Amino acid sequence: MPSPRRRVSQSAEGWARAPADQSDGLSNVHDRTRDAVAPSQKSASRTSAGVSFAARLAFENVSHAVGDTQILNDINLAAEPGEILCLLGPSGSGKTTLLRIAAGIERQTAGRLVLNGREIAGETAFVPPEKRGIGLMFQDFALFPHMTIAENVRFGLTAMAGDAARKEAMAALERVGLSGSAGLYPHTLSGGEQQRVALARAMSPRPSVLLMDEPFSGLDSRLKDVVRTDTLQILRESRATAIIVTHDAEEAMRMGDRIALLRDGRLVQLGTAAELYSRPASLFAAGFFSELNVIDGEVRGGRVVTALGPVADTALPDGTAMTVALRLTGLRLQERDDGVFGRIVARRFLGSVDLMTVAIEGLDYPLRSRMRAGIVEQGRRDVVVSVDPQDVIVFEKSADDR
Ligand SMILES: Nc1ncnc2c1ncn2[C@@H]1O[C@H](COP(=O)(O)OP(=O)(O)OP(=O)(O)O)[C@@H](O)[C@H]1O
Repeated sequence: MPSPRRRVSQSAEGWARAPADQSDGLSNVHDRTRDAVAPSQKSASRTSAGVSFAARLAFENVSHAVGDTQILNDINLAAEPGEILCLLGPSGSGKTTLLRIAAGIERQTAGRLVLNGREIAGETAFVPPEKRGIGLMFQDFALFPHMTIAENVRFGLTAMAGDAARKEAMAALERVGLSGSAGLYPHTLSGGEQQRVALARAMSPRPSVLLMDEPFSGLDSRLKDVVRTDTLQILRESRATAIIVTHDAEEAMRMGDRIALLRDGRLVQLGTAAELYSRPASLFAAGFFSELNVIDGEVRGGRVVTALGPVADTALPDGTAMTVALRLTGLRLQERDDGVFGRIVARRFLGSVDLMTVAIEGLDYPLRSRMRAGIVEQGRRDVVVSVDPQDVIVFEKSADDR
């Protein structure tokens, strides 16, 4: 008999509890609110998602080490009820480990996990995965190839009697618009449809918290947009708290109510997309959300002065060394105006924008500029360079790369 693609997912499906199982007091209260979604929110091809009882999941001083390797360092973070929280960070930053700890597959070496005020992992308690009321959805969807779509979804409803589970599975498939595919096998479905089946399976037990590890990474970029939008709608309708792991800043901005940015097992910054974009805590955070030019600066008379002239105001004392990040969209190349002399050394047409590389007087390396296509006439080499203050982020040099 074929086995599921990822061993760990087998238990993951089994964790999700049926609504009827309320033995540990953490169950999802769903039926009373099930029809609370307005009809206008229902799409033509699917019914609304069943409503979960949204929970608050908090990581308190969570650290994790394997042998001598420190993987997570003192993480303090909470997903609020009904919130979609994105864990964002580069490869190896600890996102998946944090998710595994939340699910109960991994037990942290220090700190505690608190679900709705109750410790579920810590010094005094360890609630096993299947008792947490937490659902998990993996990157590769982990569908069982030898089971039909309906059987795959039903697998998550182990605590329900046969008939009830069958009905619930069909209802879950209807919510994702796939009830017509119930008897098919996963390999006959497109990537987007498989993702929806995985979502139906994870959501069918009405978890109070849904954990999703890179749920869109297997989809091509066009499909991604549609599936993300559908997923977002289903999550909103269900009102479950969701934690989504991604390494894609744009995806985090699209999906997350808030974003937790991780680096080397530490929480670098937590906030809304707008906060992280406009007020990044470090050069690392800034670089995660925008393509940047980075140049040196120095404080003179309350301004940060660079080879491109003064670029920002500051209260720091004269002589402070600064790191200046300039978004590519904020480096303006013009025929004449105030600014510094520059020469375009490379130019690439990218459809709606031109990406230009420009050598600048007084700087020993070129900078890049992204401008609406055609603004700088073809063949022009000499330009005057200026900076849009909205696209400038300054950091004190000593603290620029936390
Ligand atoms: N069991 C383990 N033993 C040793 N090192 C581990 C173990 N699990 C994870 N790590 C290491 O911990 C770090 C964080 O891993 P994790 O998978 O959580 O990162 P991630 O941010 O999810 O990365 P990715 O985006 O590549 O999946 C990595 O350097 C990884 O190699």
